[in-house]
Amino acid sequence: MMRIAVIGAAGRMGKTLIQAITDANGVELGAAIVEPTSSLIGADAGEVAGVGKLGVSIVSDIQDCVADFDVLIDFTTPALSVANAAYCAENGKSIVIGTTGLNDEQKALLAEAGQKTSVVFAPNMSVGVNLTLKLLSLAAEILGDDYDVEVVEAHHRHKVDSPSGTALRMGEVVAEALGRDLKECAVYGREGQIGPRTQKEIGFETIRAGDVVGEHSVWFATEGERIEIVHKASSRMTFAKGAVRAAAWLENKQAGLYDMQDVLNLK
Ligand SMILES: NC(=O)C1=CN([C@@H]2O[C@H](COP(=O)(O)OP(=O)(O)OC[C@H]3O[C@@H](n4cnc5c(N)ncnc54)[C@H](OP(=O)(O)O)[C@@H]3O)[C@@H](O)[C@H]2O)C=CC1
Ligand SMILES: O=C(O)C1=N[C@H](C(=O)O)C[C@H](O)C1
Repeated sequence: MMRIAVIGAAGRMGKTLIQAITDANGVELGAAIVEPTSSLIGADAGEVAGVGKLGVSIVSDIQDCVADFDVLIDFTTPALSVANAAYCAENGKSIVIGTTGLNDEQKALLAEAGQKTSVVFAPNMSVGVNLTLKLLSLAAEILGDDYDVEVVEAHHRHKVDSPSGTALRMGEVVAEALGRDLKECAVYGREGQIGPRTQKEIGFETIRAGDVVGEHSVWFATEGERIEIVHKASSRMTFAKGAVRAAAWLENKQAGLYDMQDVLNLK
């Protein structure tokens, strides 16, 4: 039985991950970690996640549970995920990271951890979004430069990074299929007297409102028609199931930095 630890166990994704682990075959919750000032330290992780007692007491330091897990699942903050990847690399543990908002330097540190241990890092763990990435690549290849590309995303009011990691990955996939570099052609949140659109820019628009779980829409628009490729998540369970699938997939995997396209065999 593969033992999974969840860090950020009291967070929106943390609680959903514990539910998903409880529902899945072949894996079990080995440990649950919260931040050091949390009032939940010592509480039962299953009770906090709403799935009943699991006999796993919440701790506040990964070192206190290092013997209790094989894979760490981390949906927390960029700095913490990077530190946890380094910790897992030094301690023979695999790690699945869903955290978004990492900068280039932080991503390079994950690649460094991937030289010593197996890491899955993906901005969206749902099967649907990962299929959508394939569809976007195909659409961009067929439609080419004549179609303007815009990425629109909506999330709940608590989300702290923008654009979403998924929107950025969608932009990267489209840019790559069109032979562009997203860093050079991305335009974020237009405002004011900005002039007409340039042909090769890829625009990003962000909505933050209420309890939206996660919606992404990519427009390909030209004179006379518009194609929209849309994904709407209605439950965080879709991300959590994907993360647990990634954790199980890591069993006996060589060191490396993988993503959900690897896990789902979509490459
Ligand atoms: N890849 C994917 O499929 C998905 C990715 N995400 C990403 O996952 C991340 C988390 O999202 P979400 O669950 O909504 O956010 P939350 O804020 O609900 O959860 C983050 C959790 O991390 C905890 N945390 C912060 N610092 C520490 C620490 N030092 N030790 C232990 N725990 C800590 C926070 O605790 P506290 O609140 O006490 O600070 C919080 O409970 C975001 O980057 C989001 O974009 C989200 C959904 C899907
Ligand atoms: O913060 C969230 O909630 C989500 N974040 C991810 C992202 O930034 O792409 C994935 C999902 O859309 C939910």
